[in-house]
Amino acid sequence: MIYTITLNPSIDYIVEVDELKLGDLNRMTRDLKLPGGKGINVSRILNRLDAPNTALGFVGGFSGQYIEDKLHAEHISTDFVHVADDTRINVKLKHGEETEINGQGPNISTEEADALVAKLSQLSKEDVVVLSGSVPPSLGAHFYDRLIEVCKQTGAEFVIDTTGPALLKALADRPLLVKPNHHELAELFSVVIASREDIITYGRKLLELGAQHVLISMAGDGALLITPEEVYHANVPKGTVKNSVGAGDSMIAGFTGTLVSTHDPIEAFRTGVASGSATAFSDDLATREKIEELRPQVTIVKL
Ligand SMILES: Nc1ncnc2c1ncn2[C@@H]1O[C@H](COP(=O)(O)OP(=O)(O)OP(=O)(O)O)[C@@H](O)[C@H]1O
Ligand SMILES: O=P(O)(O)OC[C@@]1(O)O[C@H](CO)[C@@H](O)[C@@H]1O
Repeated sequence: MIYTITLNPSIDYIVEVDELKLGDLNRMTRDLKLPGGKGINVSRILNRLDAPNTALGFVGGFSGQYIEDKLHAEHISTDFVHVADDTRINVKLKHGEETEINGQGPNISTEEADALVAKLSQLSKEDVVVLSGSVPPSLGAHFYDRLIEVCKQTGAEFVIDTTGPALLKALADRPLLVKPNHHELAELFSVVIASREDIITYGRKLLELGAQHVLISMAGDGALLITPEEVYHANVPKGTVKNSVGAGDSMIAGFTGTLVSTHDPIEAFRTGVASGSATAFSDDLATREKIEELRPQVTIVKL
């Protein structure tokens, strides 16, 4: 079974304005509320791909209840820790470009944090845990370390989607998958990445440091899969970008769900890219139909 962990879920409030006038009254032309947070997005796509999964993490208040209700309406299994503070609301402002304003997240008490750790310690080596997204400040910078330690004790595999020192530190514990985009990869090693060769060089370093599979996403410019044996490039299907929020999460879901069911990294890569693009071409996250439609358009080449 796959378990996603979202330490900092959100209602994503997607707001469209024709023109953004700072310091003035702007009126929305369209708005949309979605259950969000990276692990929750992974759960929603896994569910659409019929990959059994449970969403874990912290939810609180009216906003947390909204998220739980929306997930249950999609028949997604959840086992959240309920916290006293309200779950955050993240604003995604569309005005030609996409501007995001994400909240810090609620206060999480020591008892609430321990309750999540207790749930995680019930898993086994048959399970895969997807750790995604920001950590509410009250949990401290090292909370992922604690969760990874529990995964190690239970034997569960883990996927981690975070950035910076937390990602570098996690590599030694052999994550099943890491998926930085090419900008995050450059920041991780404090380098300027100027070519595909540079991306491969630094992507290979993630393998050397311990990752089992490395995906490097490059938005509309395709993606790379780096395994100990080979490097593969995938094109992205053509389409009109509607909302790229959650494209990376969809890619992780498509890859992880397919890898767990087929053990075939190439097919996992194909589904990952199709899922990411299908979300980029949709208002909400991708539907199963859209992912299936795009899958045949993904061409994978061994470099
Ligand atoms: N403009 C686009 N056209 C087609 N596919 C896209 C586009 N943007 C994203 N995708 C798809 O989504 C995948 C992940 O996108 P991206 O590289 O932007 O990841 P990310 O930075 O983690 O995304 P985000 O943080 O926006 O969720 C890409 O590999 C691709 O399959
Ligand atoms: O603030 P974080 O946890 O880094 O990112 C949260 C978030 O921007 O990521 C998802 C898209 O990937 C959204 O659903 C959500 O609002």
